[in-house]
Amino acid sequence: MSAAIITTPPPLCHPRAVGQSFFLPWPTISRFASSYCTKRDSDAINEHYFSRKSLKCWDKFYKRHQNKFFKDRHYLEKDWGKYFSDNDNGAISADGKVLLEVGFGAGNTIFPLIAAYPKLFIHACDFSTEALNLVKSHSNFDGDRINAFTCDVTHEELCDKILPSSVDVITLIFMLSAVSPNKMPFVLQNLKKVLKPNGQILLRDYAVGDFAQVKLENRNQMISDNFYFRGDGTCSYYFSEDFLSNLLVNAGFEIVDMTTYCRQVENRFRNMTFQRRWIRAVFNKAGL
Ligand SMILES: C[S@@+](CC[C@H](N)C(=O)[O-])C[C@H]1O[C@@H](n2cnc3c(N)ncnc32)[C@H](O)[C@@H]1O
Repeated sequence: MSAAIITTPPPLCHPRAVGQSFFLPWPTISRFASSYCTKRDSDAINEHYFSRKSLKCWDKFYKRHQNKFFKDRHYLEKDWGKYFSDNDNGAISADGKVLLEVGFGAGNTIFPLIAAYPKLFIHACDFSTEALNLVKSHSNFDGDRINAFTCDVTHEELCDKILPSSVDVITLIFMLSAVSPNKMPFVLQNLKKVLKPNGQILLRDYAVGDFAQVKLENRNQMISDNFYFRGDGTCSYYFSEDFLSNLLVNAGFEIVDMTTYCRQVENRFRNMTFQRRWIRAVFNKAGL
């Protein structure tokens, strides 16, 4: 039997020590973990650190920007109106659709949809308590039509808050990119459990080649392939169509539609142009 080589792990390997060393920058802690621990331990440390740090950074983000950072997403009606409408196949049903908005932020997806579709009921979750406070104090918040709650979808079961197979449509609007790619398969299984058979996931998010990715790449802010941390500590993944389709198909979804689109944005003040790239996709829960 071969003797196992045991190197004394640094105090960092203790989960509590990970929490205490929160002030260390991400690349330092990540490199430290991978040099001193087994791959599995270092992955666990990185994930643990990531999810704690991510929550703190989003809380700070909303404390700082309140509801001033994102604009209301009125384009959702134009792009996906048929998925929100209760007027299915021309027959007007008595009940509206049930939607789940994951990572609701300041409510820029929720409030335009509630206004445009009077029968829509929205479950909405975010792991940030600051975001929850913003949404609940919004002048258009209606407790009879919006069930807003905190949930970290990378490790808390949505089924504990919403009935299984009860949701018609799930929106992921610039949300999945905020999650570590290692956790994305868990998140999708979590969503799948609350989605009705043949229910849809509607996703809009950052695509590879977006100018923000190029900027983060140039500043050495990469965590792993296509995954970066920003200056404020929040993170962002940039999706290719291949990555996104494999992820969703492996999780048991069918691709209904997927487009990457690109817009040239001009900054006249700085005399510069930027390439913005987004991916927009619809997935169907396959089978029963
Ligand atoms: C870019 S914002 C998107 C906001 C919103 N969907 C919209 O349309 O404006 C991403 C949101 O995802 C939330 N988030 C990130 N990771 C999360 C997680 N693991 N569980 C739940 N929410 C998360 C953040 O708090 C943040 O509010």
